[in-house]
Amino acid sequence: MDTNELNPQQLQAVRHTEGPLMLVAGAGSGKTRAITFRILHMIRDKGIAPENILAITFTNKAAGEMRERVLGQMGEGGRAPWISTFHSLCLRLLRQHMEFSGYTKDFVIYDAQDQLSLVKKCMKAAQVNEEAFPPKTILNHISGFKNDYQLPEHIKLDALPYGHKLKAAHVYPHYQNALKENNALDFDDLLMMTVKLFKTNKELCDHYNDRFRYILVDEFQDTNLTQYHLIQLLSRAHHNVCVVGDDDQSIYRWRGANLENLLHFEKDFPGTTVIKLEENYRSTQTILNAAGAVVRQNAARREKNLWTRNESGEPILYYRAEDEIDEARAVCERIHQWVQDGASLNDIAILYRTNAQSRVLEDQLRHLGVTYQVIGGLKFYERKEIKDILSYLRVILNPNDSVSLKRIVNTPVRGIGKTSVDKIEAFCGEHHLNLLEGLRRAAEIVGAGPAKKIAQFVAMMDRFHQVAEDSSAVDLLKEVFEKTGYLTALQKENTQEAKSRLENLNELYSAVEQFVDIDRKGSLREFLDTTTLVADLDNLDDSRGVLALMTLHTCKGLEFDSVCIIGFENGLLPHASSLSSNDEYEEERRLCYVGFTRARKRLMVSNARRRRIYGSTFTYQPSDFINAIPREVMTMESSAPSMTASSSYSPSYASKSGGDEWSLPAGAPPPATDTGFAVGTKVLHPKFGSGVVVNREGSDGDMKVVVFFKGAGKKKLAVAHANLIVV
Ligand SMILES: Nc1ncnc2c1ncn2[C@@H]1O[C@H](COP(=O)(O)OP(=O)(O)OP(=O)(O)O)[C@@H](O)[C@H]1O
Ligand SMILES: [Mg+2]
Repeated sequence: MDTNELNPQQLQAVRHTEGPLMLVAGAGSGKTRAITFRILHMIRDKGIAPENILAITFTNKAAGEMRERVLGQMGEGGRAPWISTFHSLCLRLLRQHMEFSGYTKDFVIYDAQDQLSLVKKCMKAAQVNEEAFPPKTILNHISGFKNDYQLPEHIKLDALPYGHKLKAAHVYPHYQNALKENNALDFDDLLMMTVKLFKTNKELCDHYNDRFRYILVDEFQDTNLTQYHLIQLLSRAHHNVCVVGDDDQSIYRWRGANLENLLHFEKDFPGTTVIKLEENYRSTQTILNAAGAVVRQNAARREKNLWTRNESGEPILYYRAEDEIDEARAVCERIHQWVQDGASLNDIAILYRTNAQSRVLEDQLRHLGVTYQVIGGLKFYERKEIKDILSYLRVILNPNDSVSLKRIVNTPVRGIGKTSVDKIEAFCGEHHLNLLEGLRRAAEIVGAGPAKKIAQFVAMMDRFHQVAEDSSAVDLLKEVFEKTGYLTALQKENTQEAKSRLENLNELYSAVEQFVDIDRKGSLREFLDTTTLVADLDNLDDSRGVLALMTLHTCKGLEFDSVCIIGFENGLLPHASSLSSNDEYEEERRLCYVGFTRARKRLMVSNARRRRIYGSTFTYQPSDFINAIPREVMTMESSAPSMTASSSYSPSYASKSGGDEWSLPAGAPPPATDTGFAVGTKVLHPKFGSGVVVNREGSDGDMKVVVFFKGAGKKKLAVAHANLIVV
């Protein structure tokens, strides 16, 4: 290891291998680098066996990079330690030790779609009305329980007030039972079940304590309570835990991340050494000033002094667009210009708050012929045709998986109607059978016509099962493609969409082929595991020379020379859903901080005066976050005021700098317009509580506003009668 590559604080962290260690530091200060070197130091200089080291990263991509880096430095024959995400770690552990709790090793992992169909069924059983309590909300609460390590038996129903959470608590035990009947786990279960396993099986826990003597966790600020328990359980014998994080970058509270873990660590791990890193190696001083100015407005944070030796660099470019098309055009033109000046597309990213914002950008990029890649959105393995085929594979492997079975029993269409399936499901409920067992007894339950078709389907599934036993995953996939009639059905359709589905299935075929090729032992089950753990970022291919588009949540831990962030409007960033909660509003600031600090050299921010969302046009105020940026580090450009949404092309940078919108002092709230209740205005309603105006129509006495209330959703109100208070 070349110690010149580390500063004294990083070196201290690297050399401190025994006992608990916490590295808290701002963005780009070399935290990830420090833990990578720490692993190397332990193996090469201290002679610690790689098997005794466990490193946890936030994404599979980050894990892959860390592993490459470590192996690259170790030379021939070097063995890598376990470096993985929490989810991959838990999956691996559960596959080895799951049988004790009534599951078999072939359990499947349910994704969001599968969970939704299962929870709907359970809501019926628990008599919770879907209209009043949306299944997705119920699932969110169940996920919340799991992230807080609350098993169904831990929940005290009397302690919960009436509402969604209470209803979710009613559904939760049904849902867990149903998962078990299907021999399935959901994503959060991977963590919760592992913790449960270690809590109930001391011997096993001791075994892994002995094995993982050194534990390192990157992005610790975004761990949830269950993950925290897991770290505690695995380190109780030796206490050699090194956690690395930045409280300003905690952006997954909505998924159960618990910033408190950073605060509790010192208490729970007595004798913790705390090291701070203050030098930023990534960004220009200008970018750091802007990022700091935004996040410093948060009340709940530790003050940090982040500085850099890097030059002050280019000012931040703020583009105020007429509408979202003009905004996309300006951003894409600027990127085009950077590339012409010698920048590589690989080193540029466009970030946004919500996935839906990518569409307009994509249109522009295609128009300009720029190659780009959208990270996230609908993932490959979530596409309909892929899920259909994977569902076949899952059922072949795990006949208890009734959710997948129900999906494919009549896909492609083979004359097995919903009524028949409903009858069989009811029969299964009475006789405690899984759906496949029920289908086998179809002749007792439904008429002769459907029974015959069902018998053919069951016979086909049995044959597949045999193929799976006798041949490779590739052969099995071929059989499924052909014998189910799936390919033929798509070929007959002969539409553009069907063609693209066929291409995707080809891609799936290659994926299985590659998998079997790389990992000769690779079984079907392992392939299915990899498909469930694919995260958004895993598809980002740095080597291809493409521009990356992704949400602010996805960009964590990455860096690019140039970054453009669009949609800086109150209601979008900060997002409308955060405006009535201080905690959530602060999280939006951190999201902005994470976005800014991805940039090494150049940062462009933009917003639009008008924006079409769900078919209606909204007018927006510039984001409070833009107002927080010191004016001296920013230059503003703006579209020609006369330009309209439908106007043909006119130069985007028509009017430069100094417009009326510049009259605000830094940090001041956006101006109230003369008519009041502009979009983005925060209001209070006597019944619905706090909310934010998302649309306005009419004027004076007839004015109506659409307000998004955190608790009550969207409401259209007549201003004259609604008793709204501007806050
Ligand atoms: N001591 C150092 N000398 C030179 N460059 C460094 C040093 N430490 C880190 N860097 C570089 O600074 C950049 C940021 O480092 P790194 O990604 O480790 O920071 P981080 O604190 O993990 O950032 P984030 O908070 O975004 O996760 C990287 O390009 C890294 O190679
Ligand atoms: Mg990092």
